[in-house]
Amino acid sequence: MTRTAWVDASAGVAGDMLLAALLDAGADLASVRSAVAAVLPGEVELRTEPVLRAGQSALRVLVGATGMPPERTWADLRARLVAADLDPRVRALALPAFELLAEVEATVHGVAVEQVHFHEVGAWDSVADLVGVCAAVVDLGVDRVTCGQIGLGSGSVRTQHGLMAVPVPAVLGVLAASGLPVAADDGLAGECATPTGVALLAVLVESPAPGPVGRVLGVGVGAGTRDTRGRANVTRVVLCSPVGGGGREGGDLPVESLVEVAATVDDLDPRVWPEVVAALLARGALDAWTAPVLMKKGRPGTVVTALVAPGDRPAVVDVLLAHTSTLGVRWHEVRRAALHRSWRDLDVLGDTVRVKLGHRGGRIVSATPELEDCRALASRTGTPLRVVLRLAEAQAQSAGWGPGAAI
Ligand SMILES: O=C([S-])c1cc(C(=O)S)c[n+]([C@@H]2O[C@H](COP(=O)(O)O)[C@@H](O)[C@H]2O)c1
Ligand code: NI
Repeated sequence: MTRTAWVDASAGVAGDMLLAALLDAGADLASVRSAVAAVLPGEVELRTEPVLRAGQSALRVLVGATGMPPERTWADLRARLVAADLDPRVRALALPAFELLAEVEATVHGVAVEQVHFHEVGAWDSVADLVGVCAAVVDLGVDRVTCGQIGLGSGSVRTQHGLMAVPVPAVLGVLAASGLPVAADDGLAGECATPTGVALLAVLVESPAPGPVGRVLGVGVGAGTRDTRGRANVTRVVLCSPVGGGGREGGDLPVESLVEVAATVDDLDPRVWPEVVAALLARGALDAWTAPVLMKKGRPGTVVTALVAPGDRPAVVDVLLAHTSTLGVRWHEVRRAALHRSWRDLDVLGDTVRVKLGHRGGRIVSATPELEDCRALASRTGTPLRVVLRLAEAQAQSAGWGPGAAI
């Protein structure tokens, strides 16, 4: 399925901000870690933490170096990237991004590109961010990236070459080489776009776009290091699928892209399954269920499946790995057409019971009293649940919410 990502870099972009935004949008942290480890084996640790930026929730990526990185030339780093056990699609994005940075640094500092030193192409954490972003884009299955105007910032920043005016020379070099759109007067203070951030956009972005186009599948918000007041220091990524066939895919019904995450298990104490399903729902699954299967050698087993929005997949994978005995989890994308839904309140036996209406084309298709409300009412009044349910259904009909009624 075609999937696009629109990058909102209006408040700036750095390698770690873009990586955090992609992870927040649902990229798999384990896949990102393994790509980074393929290039920097045992040398960096990558973790994430939820933070607030000007009151907005965002994800932050923290890269820790496990030792003192040796200084390397671009030629050394390129050899590393070529030899690394990387997905070829990740390598195909990472190499040109580093190459662009190396060429720009060579021009700025007046040295041969092969001799550009590693600290000039970016420190260890920038390498991790850059490889991580490429791995995250591949993991998300994004096949087209667009971006809006980039906020560059203003003032100056201290680098190992002394104080540099913002935008720093390497950022300007990347912008000149790529034609990326920048904001005319972004009103931002400090360095908001870094060389690594813009080099990544230069390689990833196919065309500029003022906003996301299509159906929004997920949003990721990546935090910058500073928490500036009044404007969130974040890069955002909006994942979209195209509105195919003029929106007729689901007829008049909205169609969503969701993910089914599943595992097949034959050695879990069966008394645990209700907790597993509850944990999946608690971590964002829209629905979760188990089904009995007969596995190899005639062993009885269970398939547990969770239906999730793409951004909630990593959390649900974690639940399956932690709460069941499975060694692996699989997933695939599914399309869901759903009735429009709305809620009404109904007075039943002196209590409020919520009724979920399913409707289509302005007509009610179904009216379902909320089971939890009926259960609470049944226990409070001592009435059998089946009686409360029948009563609520009948009252919903009398309230004019029967099938075919206008909503
Ligand atoms: O170290 C060098 S040579 C250096 C050069 C430049 C130029 O613009 S040239 C800029 N910087 C600054 O380093 C940090 C890190 O940038 P990343 O892209 O690696 O995140 C940033 O403040 C740059 O402006 C360093
Ligand atoms: Ni430099």
